[in-house]
Amino acid sequence: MNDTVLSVGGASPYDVVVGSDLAERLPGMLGVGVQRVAVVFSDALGDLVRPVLDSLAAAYDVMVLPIPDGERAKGAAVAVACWDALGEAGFTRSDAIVTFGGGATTDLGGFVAATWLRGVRVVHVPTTLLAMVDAAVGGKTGVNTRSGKNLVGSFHEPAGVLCDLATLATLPRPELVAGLGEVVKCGFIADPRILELVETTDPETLTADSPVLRELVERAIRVKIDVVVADLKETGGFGGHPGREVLNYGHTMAHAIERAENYGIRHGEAVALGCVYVAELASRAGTLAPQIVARHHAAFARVGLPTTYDGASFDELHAAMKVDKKTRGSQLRFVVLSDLAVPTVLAGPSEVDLRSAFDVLVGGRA
Ligand SMILES: NC(=O)c1ccc[n+]([C@@H]2O[C@H](COP(=O)([O-])OP(=O)(O)OC[C@H]3O[C@@H](n4cnc5c(N)ncnc54)[C@H](O)[C@@H]3O)[C@@H](O)[C@H]2O)c1
Ligand SMILES: O=C(O)C(=O)C[C@@H](O)[C@H](O)[C@H](O)COP(=O)(O)O
Ligand SMILES: [Zn+2]
Repeated sequence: MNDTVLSVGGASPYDVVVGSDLAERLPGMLGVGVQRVAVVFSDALGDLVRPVLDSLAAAYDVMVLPIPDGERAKGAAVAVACWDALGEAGFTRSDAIVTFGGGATTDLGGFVAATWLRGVRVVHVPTTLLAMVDAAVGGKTGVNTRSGKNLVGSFHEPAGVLCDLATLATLPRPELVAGLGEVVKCGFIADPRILELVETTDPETLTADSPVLRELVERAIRVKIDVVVADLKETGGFGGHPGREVLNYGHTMAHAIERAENYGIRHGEAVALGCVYVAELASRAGTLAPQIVARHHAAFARVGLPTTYDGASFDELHAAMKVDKKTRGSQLRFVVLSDLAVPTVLAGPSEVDLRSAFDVLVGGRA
């Protein structure tokens, strides 16, 4: 099947290519003048990185920057180790970084690219569903700190993104399902056709070679592109739309749960819980109709994601939510829906509503 090229406009335009066997496109995306390329990837991926290294070796001096797997990559110490390696190699502003892996790798590698010499070119080659539809696109990069998730970072747009669907063939099923969390999120905030596809497709058939999965990937990427082109740096929306904050739907609670679980829960799983939570919260605040709240529970559960949570206490999560980037002063702010694909911001919900929505998350829907 042909590759799909989705263009991201703005001051630094780039392409997101969706297809198969895309490694040969890398040199074209890196552009002219690059001599050295540092490839940031998790050791756990083993030989999967080989086609990327081979494609680069023909044209550049290639150095490898192996990093810890998963969320362990997203720490300041890993960034420091990468900066040291780049320094020792004499990496200059005409050199470039390629990231290969899931969202943790693209976030860390993107952050290193954003900060080394105040910014060098980066191309992302996401290898999880979640990184293809979300993390690799839009330029958000960052690391976690002891206080919470993604608290240090930068906006640094890639020079290109290669979503090679063939790489999903080796992705463990729970990781693919976690990626569907962000896809379903996009269905609720902007593209209800995504929900229809999810609701009418046997989730077991959503495999690397599935045309429906490909359509879901392309639709979710389009949602993200439309948002980041309008509000790259999350400075705000207009006409009542929350701007880029809309992509944070469900993330206030999701990030609190991830931190409380010491990152032992996948991001996409936490996003499913966070979206269910915020739908329940919106219903208590009077913005969302019960049938759309019910649709949240059903859609995430249908693809195999959790919709109930029995872990940290409300008080612990409430404290963690306060460091969310949408918070202003002591006021929590949530992206909520008033209808399908009609997002708005709910500022300062009552503690009664916050607790009562949490009770549903713990106890399940009656
Ligand atoms: N910057 C953004 O806009 C943005 C958006 C969404 C999520 N994120 C971040 O992304 C991270 C989550 O990303 P993720 O879900 O991709 O998890 P991940 O990066 O932790 O990867 C999950 C696991 O999949 C393995 N893996 C990756 N590709 C594989 C493949 N093709 N075959 C076999 N195994 C493979 C990895 O080694 C890892 O163990 C979180 O840190 C989240 O905060 C960032
Ligand atoms: O791209 C965005 O903007 C998002 O909010 C996408 C989220 O899915 C993603 O998890 C992001 O990393 C969260 O950003 P943060 O600003 O809350 O750290
Ligand atoms: Zn997310």
